Amino acid sequence: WEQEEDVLRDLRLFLRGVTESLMVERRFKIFSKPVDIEEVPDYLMVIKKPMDLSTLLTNIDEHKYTTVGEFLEDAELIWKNALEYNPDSDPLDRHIRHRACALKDGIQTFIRDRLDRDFAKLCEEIKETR
Ligand SMILES: O=C(C1CCC1)N1C[C@@H]2C[C@H]3C[C@@H](O)[C@@H](O)[C@]2(C1)O3
Repeated sequence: WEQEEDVLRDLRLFLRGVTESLMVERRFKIFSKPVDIEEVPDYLMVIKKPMDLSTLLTNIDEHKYTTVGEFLEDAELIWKNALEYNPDSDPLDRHIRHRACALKDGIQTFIRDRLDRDFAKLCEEIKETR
């Protein structure tokens, strides 16, 4: 029914809000575009499912997410991939891992502070009927 489409439109607005609030932060610039496979030829041998903030936005606009949980599964790939591909003790890897952890914290804080639990539940219920 139309009200369901209104709820899912609000979900997309919320998810765009999370994603854009992260994209504007300079420290998260390294997460804003896909890793360049020309620059990193072995990346896809290590990382099964690449993800980045611009791809999250595209997915939102393509109505890929019906719940916050589905969005988080992809969002978490961004920082988990960064931790997995950059595990070494050299300063660059440590810098990337520090920012990956800051990204994880930023996503969790935004959602904890701004997501209404009842709204989230409503999205879950719509997902079950589809
Ligand atoms: O994992 C990443 C991104 C950082 C968060 C996502 N990359 C893999 C490469 C290793 C490191 C140095 C450069 O070679 C640069 O290409 C990358 C990009 O950073």
